[in-house]
Amino acid sequence: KPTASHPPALPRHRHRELSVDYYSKKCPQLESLVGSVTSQRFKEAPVSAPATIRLFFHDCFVEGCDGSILIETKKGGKKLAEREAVENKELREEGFESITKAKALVESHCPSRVSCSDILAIAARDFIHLAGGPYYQVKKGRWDGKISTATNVPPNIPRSNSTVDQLIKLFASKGLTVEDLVVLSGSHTIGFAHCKSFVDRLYDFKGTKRPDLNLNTRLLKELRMYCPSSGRSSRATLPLDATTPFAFDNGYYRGLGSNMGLLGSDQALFLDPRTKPIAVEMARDKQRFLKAFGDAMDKMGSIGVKRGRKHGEIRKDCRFFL
Ligand code: HEM
Ligand SMILES: [Ca+2]
Ligand SMILES: [Ca+2]
Repeated sequence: KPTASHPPALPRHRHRELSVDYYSKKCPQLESLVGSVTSQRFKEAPVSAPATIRLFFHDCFVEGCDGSILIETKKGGKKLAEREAVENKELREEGFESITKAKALVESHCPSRVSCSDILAIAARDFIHLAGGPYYQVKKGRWDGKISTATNVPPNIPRSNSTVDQLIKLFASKGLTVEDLVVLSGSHTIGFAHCKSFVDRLYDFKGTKRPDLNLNTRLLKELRMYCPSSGRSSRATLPLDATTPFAFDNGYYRGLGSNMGLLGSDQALFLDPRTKPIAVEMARDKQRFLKAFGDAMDKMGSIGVKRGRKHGEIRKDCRFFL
């Protein structure tokens, strides 16, 4: 029985816990409303899938999954919102548009009842599934945050030249394990990157004036054609998973096995003894990857969740605070 020295084993933040049926009374049609928008958008503009998944990642890692990434800087305002940070400059418009459309439809049925952060979590899951990835239940009950500041972004978003050590530390600071790091990086099985995100590997790796030796020589030749050494400003984008950039499969990990990782941070996962065994396992077993990915997204979607009026709000327009 509970005593002062043995308190009951209740979670300390039960009020912050998310649940699958959170909107069963407040907005029972929520998932089908969001689903109608995501399936439509996937047909019209398939890049909405990688765009929205990355948007969710960049939301959760800065101030938690609270829709802070969706806020627009006020016209003439001095304080820049997260969106304005360099780390967020390449977030595609298609992701923001998908959330704006879904929110508008949800507002017309369930006004002021559903947070933007929950809509983003559902839309990301939908797009993963539409692209061939796992379908997992999304837990809901997030409130939208009241803070969005560009200077909060750099310390919380990993860079394409981050070391495995830095990646492990950053993910650990969000409550994510080494396995979560490797599995969530599997998102790079779809989507594209600009030349500037990997051009150093093509011409001047770590100041050596030589390309990265851990880059497949055939891929290197091809990448150099699209990205000249002055490629920092090029608008060209290349697939993160050279084999199947639109299919949510384990092609990304199989690519790492033949030195085809596009970003330094991707290939590094296959070089470090702490992460390589996990990547090898994901390359070997597609079903295992898909299941692990759904579980890891659930964990990522719970980072820094807010509840209640002190720290949160339910926005009407995801781009502006109430
Ligand atoms: C592990 C550390 C990570 C690093 C260093 C990283 C870095 C990057 C970079 C540099 C790009 C290309 C940006 C550009 O040049 O346009 C990118 C794209 C992308 N990232 Fe990551 N990322 C990481 C983890 C993740 C995670 C955890 C997710 C999601 C759960 C994710 C989802 C995506 C997606 C879907 C794209 C493609 C976006 C598009 O095509 O619009 N990334 N990432
Ligand atoms: Ca956020
Ligand atoms: Ca793929």
